Amino acid sequence: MALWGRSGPVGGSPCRRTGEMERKILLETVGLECHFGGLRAVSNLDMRLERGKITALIGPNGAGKSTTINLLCGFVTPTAGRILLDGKDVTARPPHRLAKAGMVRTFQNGRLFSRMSVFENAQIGNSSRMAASVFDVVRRGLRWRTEEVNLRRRVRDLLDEFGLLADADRLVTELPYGKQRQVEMVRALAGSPDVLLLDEPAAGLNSVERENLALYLEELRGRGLTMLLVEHHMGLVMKVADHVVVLNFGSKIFEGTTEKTQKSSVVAEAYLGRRGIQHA
Ligand SMILES: Nc1ncnc2c1ncn2[C@@H]1O[C@H](COP(=O)(O)OP(=O)(O)OP(=O)(O)O)[C@@H](O)[C@H]1O
Repeated sequence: MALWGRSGPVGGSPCRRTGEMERKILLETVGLECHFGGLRAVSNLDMRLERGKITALIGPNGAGKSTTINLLCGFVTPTAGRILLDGKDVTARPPHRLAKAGMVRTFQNGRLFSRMSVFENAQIGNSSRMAASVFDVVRRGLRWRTEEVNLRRRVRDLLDEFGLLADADRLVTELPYGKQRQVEMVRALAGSPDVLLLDEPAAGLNSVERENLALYLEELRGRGLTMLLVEHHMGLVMKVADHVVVLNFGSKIFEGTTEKTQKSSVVAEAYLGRRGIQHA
C-alpha cells in the first residue's frame, strides 16, 4: 500500500538534531493522577510509550482511558504526577503548546466542522508547529507563506493517499461516516505529530473500514510514528499493538504483549466483571 509514498515520513519533527541520541521511550507518565471530586479517574499511572511503536490502552467502560488521553494532550490538568515527552517535563502544558511539541490527538466522536469542506477540515488547526511568528502571519511574510504552501501541499498529499482528494471540495458532512473519520486522521497527521493519541478510532466503522484502519496504523508505525491506541475492538488491538496497558477503575492492572494480555486472568476478570471483552 503506497499510502504515504509521496509525502515522506509522517511523524517526527523535521528539526531533530542529527547525531543526537534518540530516546527509546518517547512519552512517559510517572505517578499520573486525576481526581474528579472524590472519584479517582486515573490513579498513580506509570506508562511508557516506546518510540515508533503502538501502545494500546484498554480497559472496561469508565476505566480512565479517555481521561488519560485528555491528561496527555493538556485538556485536563493532572492532580498529581508528571508527563515527560522526549525526556522533557510537559505536565499541565496547554493543548496548543503540547501540539507544538508534537503531541496530537483524534477524538472518540469525531470533531469536524459541518459547514466546512473536507480540505478545510483537514487543514484547520495545523499551524501549531509552524515556526512563523505572529508578526510573520500579520505581514504575510515569506516564512509564513512558505509554511502555508507546505501545509497545503502536505494536506493535499495526505488526502490523496487516503483516496479523499476527489472529495476535497465537498462539505465534510456529505461524506459517509467512515470517510469522515479518515478526514480526522488526515487532520491529525497534517500536524506532523511525534506522538499520535487515538481515541477509539474504530468506533462506528464496519469490518472493511476496520481492516483498512489496521493497515493505516501499521503503515504509520512503519514510518516511525509513535502511537497510543485507546480502543474497545480487541480484534484491532491484538492485530496492531506492540504493547498493551490495561486500566481498571483508573489503575493499571496489567501490561505486556498482546499474547500475554489475552492469557491474563486479571484482565479477563476485569472485563467479565463488566460486560466481557468485545471482539471485532
Ligand atoms: N469531567 C469529568 N467529571 C467527572 N467525572 C468524570 C469526568 N470525566 C470522566 N469522569 C469519570 O471518570 C471515570 C473515567 O472516565 P473515562 O471517560 O476516562 O473512562 P474510559 O475508560 O474512557 O471509558 P469509556 O471506555 O466508556 O470511554 C468515569 O467514572 C467517568 O464517569
